Amino acid sequence: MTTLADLQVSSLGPSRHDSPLGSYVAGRKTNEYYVSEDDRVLYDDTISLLEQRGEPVERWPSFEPGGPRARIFHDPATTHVGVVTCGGLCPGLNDVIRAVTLELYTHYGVTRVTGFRNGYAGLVPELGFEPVTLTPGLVGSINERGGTILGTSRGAQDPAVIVDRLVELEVDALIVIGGDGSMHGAHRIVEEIADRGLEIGVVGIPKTIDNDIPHIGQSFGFATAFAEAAKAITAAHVEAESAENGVGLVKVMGRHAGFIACYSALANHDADFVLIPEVPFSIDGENGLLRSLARRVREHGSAVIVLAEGAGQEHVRATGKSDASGNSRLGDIATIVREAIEDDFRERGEPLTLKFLEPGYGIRAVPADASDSVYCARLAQVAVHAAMAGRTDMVVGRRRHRFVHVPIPLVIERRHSVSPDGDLWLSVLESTAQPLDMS
Ligand SMILES: Nc1ncnc2c1ncn2[C@@H]1O[C@H](COP(=O)(O)OP(=O)(O)OP(=O)(O)O)[C@@H](O)[C@H]1O
Ligand SMILES: O=P(O)(O)OC[C@H]1O[C@](O)(CO)[C@@H](O)[C@@H]1O
Repeated sequence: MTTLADLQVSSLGPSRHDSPLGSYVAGRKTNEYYVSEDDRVLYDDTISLLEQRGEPVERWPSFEPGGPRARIFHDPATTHVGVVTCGGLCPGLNDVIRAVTLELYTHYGVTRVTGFRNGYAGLVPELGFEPVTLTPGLVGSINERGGTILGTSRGAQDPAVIVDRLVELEVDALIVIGGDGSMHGAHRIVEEIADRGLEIGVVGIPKTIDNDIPHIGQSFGFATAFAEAAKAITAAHVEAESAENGVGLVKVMGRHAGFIACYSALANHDADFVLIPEVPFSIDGENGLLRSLARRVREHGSAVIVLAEGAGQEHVRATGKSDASGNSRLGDIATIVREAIEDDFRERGEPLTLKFLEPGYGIRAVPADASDSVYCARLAQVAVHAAMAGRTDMVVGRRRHRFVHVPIPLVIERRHSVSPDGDLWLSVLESTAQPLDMS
């Protein structure tokens, strides 16, 4: 059973230094920052539902608010902060690296900021990736390009070796920018640090274009990514409606969660069918994809299908393969769907013009749009405040316009996914707000 203790954000210890920001935030409540250490943001969705049900709200989890603290754990004069980006690319990675560096330099006066190259591999000396010294000059305009100046990687690394490296370089806080796998890795590092009784903090900034990390609101770069995917859907629509019996088939990323497919389809309303991992579908049968598509094409002359890469795995032979991080390599549902459509039209003697579009890596290699850039910068600032305050084993997120600290164990206990029934509140309640052991 989840206990209240499990839901608390961990700290390295009591604050022992005055924050350089203290004078302007101390005791003051601003729009974003609630500086009182024990002021907690109630988990709004859950609370609303509980209030409707007349249940007592005190029994339920709350998240600590993000923002600057009047007193901090690390001494800015000597603090050394490490930054690492892991997993797949996502728009905004460079914005985050830039904002972390600038926040440390300009607001805290921290001048020891090190970027580890190529993901967790950069923390393993024998692999030979020299760290990069991050300075305001170096990061000045990196936000104009997609990708990550630090590089990234998949693949397991030994947390003991990583902690040895942090100790060797006298790193006080490690900021991990990565997805659910990276946060599993971050938690392992925290455990290793705790076993050794060290005062090194680990703070995560969740990154996933799939938007599949729970409790954080929306992941940075997701909006940029689905806007790119929406362009492919528009193109598919234009192609399809310009041909006789035109069908546009657009495959987008989304291993376990169909958010990119859903949001890009909703962005321009050009899609007739959206197939996502969360909803199994039939290919044959009266209400299966083929009959439904035939009806749609007959009535409207064309149709567009948006397909998340993880959809319809029940129709695909499992590959039995996985990537370096252990993520399973999915079967090729797009080819199955495409061939089934072509066979069906041929068997019925109907003409078909099928165009297959796969925006693929194009949606995640682009720079963040303006809105995501701002979001990245603010998440990065909140992460720096948390790191300087000695927080550890937590990620930053935004709930209902407030930045919060979410314990890593909570974000790795399950994946965020599309709720086909639209019953977000109930899924939130069932998945996280279990009865608490208050003893
Ligand atoms: N269960 C785990 N325990 C420890 N480390 C892990 C675990 N899962 C993944 N990692 C490590 O985290 C790093 C990134 O993981 P992964 O490749 O799964 O990407 P991710 O962070 O999930 O991002 P994306 O959303 O792009 O897939 C890799 O170095 C991987 O070895
Ligand atoms: O080819 P790569 O870099 O392993 O990444 C592909 C995967 O990464 C993601 O973009 C994020 O997890 C998935 O949508 C996709 O399946």
